[in-house]
Amino acid sequence: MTDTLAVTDGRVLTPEFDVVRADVLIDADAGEILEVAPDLAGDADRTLDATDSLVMPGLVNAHGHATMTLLRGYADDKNLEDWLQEDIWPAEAELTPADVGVGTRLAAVELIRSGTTAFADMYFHVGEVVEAVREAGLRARVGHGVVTVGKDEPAAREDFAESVAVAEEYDGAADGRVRTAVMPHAPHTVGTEYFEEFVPRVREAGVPLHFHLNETETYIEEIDAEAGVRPTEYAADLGLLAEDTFVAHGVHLDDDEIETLAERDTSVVHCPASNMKLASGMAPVQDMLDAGVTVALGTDGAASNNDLDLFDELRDAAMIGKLAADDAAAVDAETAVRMATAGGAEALGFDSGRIEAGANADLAVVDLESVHLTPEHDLVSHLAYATRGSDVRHTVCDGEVLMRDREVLAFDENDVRERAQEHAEALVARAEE
Ligand SMILES: CSC[C@H]1O[C@@H](n2cnc3c(O)ncnc32)[C@H](O)[C@@H]1O
Ligand SMILES: [Zn+2]
Repeated sequence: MTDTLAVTDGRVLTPEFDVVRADVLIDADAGEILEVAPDLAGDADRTLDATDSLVMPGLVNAHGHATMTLLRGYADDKNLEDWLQEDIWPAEAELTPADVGVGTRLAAVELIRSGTTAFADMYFHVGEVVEAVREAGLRARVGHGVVTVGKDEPAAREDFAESVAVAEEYDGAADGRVRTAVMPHAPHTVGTEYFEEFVPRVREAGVPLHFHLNETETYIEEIDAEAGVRPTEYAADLGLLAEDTFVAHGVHLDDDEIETLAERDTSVVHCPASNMKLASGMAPVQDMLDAGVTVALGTDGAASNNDLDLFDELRDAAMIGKLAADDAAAVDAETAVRMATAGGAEALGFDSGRIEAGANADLAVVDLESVHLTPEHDLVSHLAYATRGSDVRHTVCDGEVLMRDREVLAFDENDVRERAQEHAEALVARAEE
């Protein structure tokens, strides 16, 4: 017998961006939406009340490094290059697998609390990330981040080979909620010879690729000095750009590069808060959308954001999108919400991001009963410009309730916080020894 759940008495954001009064009937075993229609409570084994609430697709955080919650507030107010070299990489050199497990659990609680149901993760000790995702009930596309600069040849090859092996080992884990990608950190931190050796194998295996692209002018200059072209052309020549590739940042993209990304059907994950905090620049989001590029949203790591609340990102994307385009009509409310939901699902290759029969049952229920969401002229406007992660009341992923009435069910939140504090203190102490 199928176990069914009905999300009842709320208003539902449809794929067409209408808001309708309806219930959502879910096959909890298959993790799939069965029907969106009024009065479905009687058809379900269990119900989740959405009175005075908006039922929307779960948010998709399409670029990040979950463990970096442990480094939240450790080093701020620096540009990317100084921040990584002076603070972050020395600390990460001391990371243990246990740190990754603890940091990812802390991230998972934060994601669930703010209505995110799927995320991408580029980091180390991926087995620990997968275990935390499995326990949390979330959906994720994970991968081992490859950096070959500063390594001798055997170590560099081993690092890239590990990313491929990890992608093969964990794909389909956690009842299929975990998918994988090979994740070279960036064009300038991985040697050309390693891309040439491994990318054909990755392509043959049909595994997606994910990397940072054109985040700062400095990184673009490094590729230009080495290869005489801009990084997008360099990546295209190496076979890195394809439909299942998703790149992070894309801050400094010229028109030709945007055209190349559109032609190759490569998605770009916009990370507005990280780009602002590290003063990396303003991404040409409206230009990318106009060219037909799929744009998703990501927080990046919590150390450059400094939270994992994708509603913040939504608002930042709409605001800075207007500034970058010098046009208040650019990156409008609906566009921003689409980037955080359907755009992210498309970039990560998940059949989520829409509330419709047949889609994954990944959704967030937003409590509308608060001062900052009053009055109700336009709920899509509220999602883009006024909603906070803390307004999320229930979170459902793959048909399972992960948070009910603001209580995260998979973890003891105090225990997660206590362990995170201990591990973060010990990590920083080791780094500063
Ligand atoms: C090789 S695992 C991922 C690697 O990326 C680092 N990182 C975190 N934020 C950023 C960013 O904005 N740009 C580039 N790299 C970043 C992280 O610390 C890990 O070392
Ligand atoms: Zn990143």
